[in-house]
Amino acid sequence: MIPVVVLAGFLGSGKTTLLNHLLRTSGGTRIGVVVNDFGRINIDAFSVSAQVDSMVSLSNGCLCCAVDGTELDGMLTRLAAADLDVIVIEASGLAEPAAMVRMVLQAPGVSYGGLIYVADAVELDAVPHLSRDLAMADLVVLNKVDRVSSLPSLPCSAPVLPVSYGQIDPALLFEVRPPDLGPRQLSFDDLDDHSTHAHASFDSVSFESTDPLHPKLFMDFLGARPEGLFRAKGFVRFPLGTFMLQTVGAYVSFTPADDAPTQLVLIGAGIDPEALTDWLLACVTDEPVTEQDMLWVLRYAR
Ligand SMILES: Nc1nc2c(ncn2[C@@H]2O[C@H](COP(=O)(O)OP(=O)(O)OP(=O)(O)O)[C@@H](O)[C@H]2O)c(=O)[nH]1
Repeated sequence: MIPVVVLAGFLGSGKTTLLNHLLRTSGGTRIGVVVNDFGRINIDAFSVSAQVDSMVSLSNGCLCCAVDGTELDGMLTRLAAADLDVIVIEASGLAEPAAMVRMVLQAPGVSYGGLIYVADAVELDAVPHLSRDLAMADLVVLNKVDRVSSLPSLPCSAPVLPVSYGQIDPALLFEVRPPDLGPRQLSFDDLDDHSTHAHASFDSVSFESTDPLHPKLFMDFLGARPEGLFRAKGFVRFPLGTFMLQTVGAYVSFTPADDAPTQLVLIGAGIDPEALTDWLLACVTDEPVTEQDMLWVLRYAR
């Protein structure tokens, strides 16, 4: 299943800037991009290797297509069949973000990768339905912080990542493959530790346990949306079965898996690693668990 990330935000907030940044910094990750028109994507920077009607194949392995709202469904199906790692839809001018999320949730062959809302730190007051838009977001990118002297506070429960020029770390949104270096030699730049670069930082916590977790306690943990948590992924062993877990914001998906210890990675901005670990440790149980208890998990099984 290819994750689909929806990028929304008010006019001029910096969505295209963020998209270009993702295309530039995602190593060997093959990204499918859906936009209104190509003119907005800095295609020249990626040397175009092929073009088929409204689709452009970029030499870094990415595909870029331009659609209007009515074509979106078909293009998503087409991209899902291509050999991609992630699809990013820039919402401006296309369907309403909420309608787009519904479309993604229903489309075959793709999984929901989150609604990322880009907010302009300078122009917050100009956004007509800011709190409504923020309430839908799984992650808020507070952009253009280079232009403000203090960070505005946003009325939302989603994690907020203050950045300039959309420079978020792509690993926050999707799995990043190492660059495909081909036959050439490594350069010093390749050896550079990119974690120290200008990307806005995010935190991740790993958790492992061979003892099973209590389904109800674990679902309480996910349901509480611990502060700053954006994604969780990995395997969770319950007394009555092991599942692969993917969460983005409030979206939760469990897929039955072979028996394995619990191995989770939690990703977010401004999370409290110690508190999250303690919370997960408190979910480890030796109490008997009934099939009834497992229903808390099975309702999210796919
Ligand atoms: N100073 C500053 N300018 C920025 C930043 N991010 C983007 N910009 C500029 O803001 C303008 C709008 O950025 P875009 O990325 O085109 O915004 P957008 O949301 O895609 O715009 P629309 O699709 O028209 O809604 C451009 O001139 C960018 O160079 C930032 O962090 N700081």
